[in-house]
Amino acid sequence: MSISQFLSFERDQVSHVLGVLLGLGVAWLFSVAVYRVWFHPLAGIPGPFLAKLTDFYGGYIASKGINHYHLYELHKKYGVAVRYGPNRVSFNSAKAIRDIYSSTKPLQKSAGYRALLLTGGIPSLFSSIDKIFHGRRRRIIGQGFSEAAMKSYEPIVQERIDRFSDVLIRDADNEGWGRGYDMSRLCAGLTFDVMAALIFGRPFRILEDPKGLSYVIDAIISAGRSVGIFHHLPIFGNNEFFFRVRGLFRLLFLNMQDIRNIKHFLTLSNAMTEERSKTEAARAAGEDIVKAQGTPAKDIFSYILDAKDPETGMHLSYTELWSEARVMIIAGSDTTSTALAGAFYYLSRDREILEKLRKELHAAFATEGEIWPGAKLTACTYLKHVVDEALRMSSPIGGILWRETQTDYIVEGRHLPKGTDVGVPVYATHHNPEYYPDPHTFNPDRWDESVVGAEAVAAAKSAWLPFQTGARSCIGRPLAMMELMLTLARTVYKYDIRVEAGKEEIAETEVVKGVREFKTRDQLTAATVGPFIQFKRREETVQ
Ligand code: HEM
Repeated sequence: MSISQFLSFERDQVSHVLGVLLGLGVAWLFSVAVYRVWFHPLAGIPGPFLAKLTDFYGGYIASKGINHYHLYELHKKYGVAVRYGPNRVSFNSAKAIRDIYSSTKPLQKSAGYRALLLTGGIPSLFSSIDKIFHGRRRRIIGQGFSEAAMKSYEPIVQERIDRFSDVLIRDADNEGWGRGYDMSRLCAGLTFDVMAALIFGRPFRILEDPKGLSYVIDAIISAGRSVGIFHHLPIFGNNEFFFRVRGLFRLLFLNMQDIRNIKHFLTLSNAMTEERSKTEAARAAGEDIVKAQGTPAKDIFSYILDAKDPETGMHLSYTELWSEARVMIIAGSDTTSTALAGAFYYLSRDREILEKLRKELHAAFATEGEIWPGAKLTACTYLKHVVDEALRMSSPIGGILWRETQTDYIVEGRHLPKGTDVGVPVYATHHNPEYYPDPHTFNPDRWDESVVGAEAVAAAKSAWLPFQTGARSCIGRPLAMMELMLTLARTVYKYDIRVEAGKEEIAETEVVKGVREFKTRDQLTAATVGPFIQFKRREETVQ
């Protein structure tokens, strides 16, 4: 055989082997597809064809930030249960909330959470999957959210709300109307400042200097884009190769400016961490922390630093503590700011509701200075209903929070094998007419038994899920509610509100044709723009 004959024989052999491999690959993919669509234990549950084939369907929808609205449409089409991945089912019902999220049920957070690990891969209260680890962590960190702890945060929160209130009528025109603000941005300034003050011991001061450190907000929002996608791709948590390359995957969703912002945020938080650690060292050495850094002695950081697990007696190490602190800045800031911006959106569009709220507040408080957490504020039930309704309409976490079944398990009468991911899509359930008649209308009265009756309120409560429920529910709920109630009470008490001319539609979406709602981009938490609002001091409050 000549050399050229030999080479051509070799080429034929190689292309033959490649052809066989390709054929086997296609046959394997085909059989996996056939299995997933027709023979899988979840095959009987309806859903989009592509979602049955691959989780990349949900990942792709997540990359567009519309999973929450998409799941709403899918449930309208398919009913209570929708197959949203080869191994994933979404359930739109109050019963499913109890079946899936109650503390005693055999479910844990889905593998997708592992891909969210931040600091050097150390699990945090939020991202941990293991229930024993989580229980220990929660017992320690929970001490930073006790009633006594919340009391000691009040002056810190109030001080930031004072700054927020001052800013609202900055650069007022001849008639007293302040400049128009993008409330998503301004509320984020407030909530990021509050969290920094409670964790690092001093605020970022974004409210005073919006150009200064506001890149922190951009950093968190842009980092959230990939977080939202990972959450829908469990392969990044349960496959070691994908887990290791998740950082590279993240880069696909960031531009150079995003990367610079994230880097600056990490540098800043390291510097603030170091500064705070020095203050703590001074405290340990017996110096007065108030003198050392000019803030009250007890904030979230100091509570958690001192806290011990009552069962094991263990403290958090500094590394663990700072890992938790960073997660809290993220978890506690853009969620609360979305809720606030949403409440301003709905109040600015309904004068009747706004006036009813103002009337309640003026009846309860003689001056703005009297508005402080306590019995009087708690007695403002209409205010509470406004907040609950804003959290229903445009929930800061409006998508689906996946849980994995640890045994074979039944949800809503459907038998699910061990290892199935299940969840309740918050936007869809919050707009399910079974629990919320006329679901796309902002109606605080739906929470008032004297208006709609006890049964209707009980139904509404059974499907209301902004903070989740059970062992993995939001630990920061009392702090978020304090910020929301106080900020809205003080602003509505003191100011008139109007939508900035020509910018009405920027903040809006029409999930249902002809009905406008505050638009959120679902990226696990939410990214929002607007509403654009102006404020004017009311005559009766000018002293
Ligand atoms: C309106 C504001 C807020 C909303 C709507 C909200 C919502 C939620 C939700 C739905 C969860 C469950 C997440 C999951 O299952 O994956 C959660 C968990 C959590 N939230 Fe919030 N949150 C808010 C404010 C805050 C604040 C102010 C803080 C903090 C200081 C905070 C800290 C956390 C933490 C640490 C977790 C993890 C808890 C655990 O797994 O034990 N959140 N939040």
